[in-house]
Amino acid sequence: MPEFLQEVGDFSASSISPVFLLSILVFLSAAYYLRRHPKNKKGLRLPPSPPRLPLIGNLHQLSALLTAPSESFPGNTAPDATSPRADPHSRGLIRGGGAGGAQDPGPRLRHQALLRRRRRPHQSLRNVSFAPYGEHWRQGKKAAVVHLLSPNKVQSLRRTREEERDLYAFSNGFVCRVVAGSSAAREVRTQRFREAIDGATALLSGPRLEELFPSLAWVTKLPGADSRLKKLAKKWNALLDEIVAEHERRAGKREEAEEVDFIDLLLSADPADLIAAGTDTSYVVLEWAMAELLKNPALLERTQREVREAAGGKPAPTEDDVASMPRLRAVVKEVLRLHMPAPLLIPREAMEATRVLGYDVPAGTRVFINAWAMATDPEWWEAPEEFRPERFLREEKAAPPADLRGSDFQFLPFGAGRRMCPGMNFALCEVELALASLLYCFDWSLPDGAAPEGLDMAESPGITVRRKTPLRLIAVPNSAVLA
Ligand code: HEM
Repeated sequence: MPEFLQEVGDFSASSISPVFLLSILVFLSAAYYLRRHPKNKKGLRLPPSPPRLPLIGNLHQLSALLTAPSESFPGNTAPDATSPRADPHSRGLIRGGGAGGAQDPGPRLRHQALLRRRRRPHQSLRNVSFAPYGEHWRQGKKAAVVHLLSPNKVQSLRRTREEERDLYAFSNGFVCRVVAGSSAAREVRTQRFREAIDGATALLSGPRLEELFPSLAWVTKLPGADSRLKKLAKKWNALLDEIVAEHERRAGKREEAEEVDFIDLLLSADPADLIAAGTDTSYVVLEWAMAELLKNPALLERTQREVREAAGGKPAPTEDDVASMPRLRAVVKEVLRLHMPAPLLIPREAMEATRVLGYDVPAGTRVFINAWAMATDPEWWEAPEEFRPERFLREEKAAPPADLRGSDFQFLPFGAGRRMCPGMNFALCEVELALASLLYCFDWSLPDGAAPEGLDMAESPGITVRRKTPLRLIAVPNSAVLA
């Protein structure tokens, strides 16, 4: 044994006492545990977060969220620890300042976070989707559900749906028409609505500075800081004022058979919310469905055959025909799973302090529910990254079809609980009919003879996840029906 070691002590194996060994083991386990489950200054055990740097914490990871939220939220091609698509099990917590934001790390966290703490954090927004829990939200949602989105009302709108067909124009035209009347769906207005919706989507995508760093809230109050919001509000107000004025002019002169729309029922309500909530989401589903089908010619052929057989001979499919198109409906479900339009749902806020999976979630924490992670969790889904509509067909025994109505937490494209999407029935009828019509009336191919496998499937993240590059397709009328 070298001399210098002997000076410190004899560490040969025979001289180490079991008590000493045990103490080291206990110390190392405690250090490991505390590193994985750290307690903050208030003694709270917060959920795990991506690695933090001294002094600046997670600020360096947040810069992308604040400057280009649409690129740093879901769908990163190079996922990092803050991306909901990084790894279904290790999605972390983003701790900025103040309460910060917690991201649901997976299906196990769901109950408490999703169902019990349900206030939305956008205190300044007064529409249904972002309104905080309370009387204003309750009235708005009740009005939408009773007058527009109940199963009976959705059924009664089938003629209107069958009259309005064509991707974005379809979802926007249809929603505008039932919410605000047929004049709102005129082509020029559709374009103006699209601009207003795009503006709102950009503004609402990603977190806001004051929510991540409450101590910096004063920055947002500086003159000019909300100029984008003001411009957008002006656009919406101009559009809605015109529509409301038309309704007021028409009031009393209505023919009995004339369509009664949502504004007729609720002149005082805010239809902008429903038009925005109902247009982008449905359009995104249709665009992804067409992209996935074009990428997989065998699936396109099978689905198209089913649609054409079910609606055989008619000028266009009806909703009764769609009921006998299980494959087409499975395609829509699979799009809702793999290309979930709102992968983080709409953020919630913990109304009171709570504990989830052994972690403390302080009151006021902004919680993102990572529904996309649950829908692609290999624990629940076989080959989750593959587009396989068959998984929703009855004959596939391996994976029993998950219900999308908010009770199966591995599949929540419309959310769950009290703040669940009230437009689900409306959207499913609309999207299935539009997709069936596209496949029935046209033959589809990629431009310039492009290879299907080369079709770009990159996403452009935001509050709704659209395609990064718009889908360009060649449509040839189906001679059998359009002759
Ligand atoms: C495929 C189409 C659609 C999808 C995927 C979708 C998805 C969602 C999701 C994920 C939420 C948040 C739920 C939560 O946080 O738990 C939501 C909320 C909402 N959606 Fe939809 N939606 C669609 C179509 C529609 C349509 C057509 C309408 C109305 C015409 C609509 C109106 C609303 C409203 C008003 C809310 C807010 C509900 C609340 O906060 O209480 N949605 N939607």
